[in-house]
Amino acid sequence: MSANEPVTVEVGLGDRAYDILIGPGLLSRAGAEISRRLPGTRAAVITDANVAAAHLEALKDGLEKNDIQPAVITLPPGEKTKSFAHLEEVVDGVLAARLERGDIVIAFGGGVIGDLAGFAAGIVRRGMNFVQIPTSLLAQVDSSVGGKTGINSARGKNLVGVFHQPKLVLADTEVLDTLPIREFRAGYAELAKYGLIDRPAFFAWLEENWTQVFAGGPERAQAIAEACRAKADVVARDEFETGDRALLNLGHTFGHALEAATQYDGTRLVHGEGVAIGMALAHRFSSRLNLASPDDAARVEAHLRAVGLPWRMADIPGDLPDAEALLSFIAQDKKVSRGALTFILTRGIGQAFIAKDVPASEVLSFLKEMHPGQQQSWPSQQKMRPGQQKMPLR
Ligand SMILES: NC(=O)c1ccc[n+]([C@@H]2O[C@H](COP(=O)([O-])OP(=O)(O)OC[C@H]3O[C@@H](n4cnc5c(N)ncnc54)[C@H](O)[C@@H]3O)[C@@H](O)[C@H]2O)c1
Ligand SMILES: O=C(O)C(=O)C[C@@H](O)[C@H](O)[C@H](O)COP(=O)(O)O
Ligand SMILES: [Zn+2]
Repeated sequence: MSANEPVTVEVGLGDRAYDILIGPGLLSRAGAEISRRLPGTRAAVITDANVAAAHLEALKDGLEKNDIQPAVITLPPGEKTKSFAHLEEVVDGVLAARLERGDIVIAFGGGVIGDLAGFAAGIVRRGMNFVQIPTSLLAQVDSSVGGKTGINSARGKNLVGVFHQPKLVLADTEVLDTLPIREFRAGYAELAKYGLIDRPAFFAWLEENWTQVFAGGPERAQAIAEACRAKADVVARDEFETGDRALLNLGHTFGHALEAATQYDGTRLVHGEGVAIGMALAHRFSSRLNLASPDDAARVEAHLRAVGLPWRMADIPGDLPDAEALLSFIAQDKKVSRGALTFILTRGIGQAFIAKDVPASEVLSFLKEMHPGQQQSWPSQQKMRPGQQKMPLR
């Protein structure tokens, strides 16, 4: 296989199985790859202004080679675009182009565009064909795979949406060359997440090789493929998050609350940064509960700090709402069941697990201790013996 041949990872969902192609030059092959799987279809490309400026012409050329002349809908960049107003704009644009149910909505951008366009594809004409062409690191390692789509509410992240799988994912690694470094780092947090969930050797490899991943050598494509394989495995066995898939939420219970608490203001916090802080908090919380060693929490914090990611609430510019307000965002999390909080906690690096019925009082004490404006000591820590579990976890 030549260095330019894409790596293929399959998401094994039976008659809805699809390929993720990862490698350079895929924009120019987009028309061929799409036509092979969905012949004779028309398309709408949903993108944002940054991605359009850097890469839309290349994608259009790649599509036109196979006679696909797409309608193009270009939206403002940023998390606030995952809104009802922009959903309506996309739905209206797709209908105005008179696309049929069998035609294709193509998401061409980062996770914001993927989630929004995927949601539109899931509801227009009760479900159109959908193709993901992810352009951020975060979208290539995570959001373009697995079919979670949706928009945000002022009450919380991703609270409105549907599961709608793509027919194909084309991750052109060359487009990452124009991604701003802050966004690359944010995507790196989701990449490291796959090591922290259940691939300790991958996390150790990232600790050794992260500079090459940032520099864009073969390690970058290797890391993207590893994350896609990890995500594809989980999605194939638990598409609708009735069990294991919740592990992919490591760092998100805290992270999503911080994103909502900062009103999705990307100048303060973007999703991957929220996940970085959330993963550090999840490890620290696990150590506070005597589930994991404090050395593991310190190791995670050190790696996030080394790559230049924020890792504690104090790294978010500006004031945060207090711990009680953060807890009320956490109470809106989709993993809440019969009012009880669910967290992804850990027994160590690569040993994440789903903890149900986590007492809100423990979370609140922890948040108060970690909150930059509210610090107080952990109330019951002194009473615990090493190895003693603080609460029964299902
Ligand atoms: N559905 C899922 O499974 C899933 C998984 C993870 C994250 N998400 C969602 O993804 C979103 C975050 O995605 P994101 O980090 O990609 O954010 P994003 O879509 O906002 O993209 C980040 C920024 O980079 C710019 N950009 C993207 N590609 C570029 C390129 N190649 N060159 C130059 N600029 C480029 C965008 O315009 C934007 O300004 C969040 O809304 C999060 O909730 C969803
Ligand atoms: O695909 C999943 O499942 C994930 O949890 C991946 C996450 O990185 C992603 O941010 C997802 O959108 C969060 O899911 P949510 O159900 O908590 O909104
Ligand atoms: Zn995420």
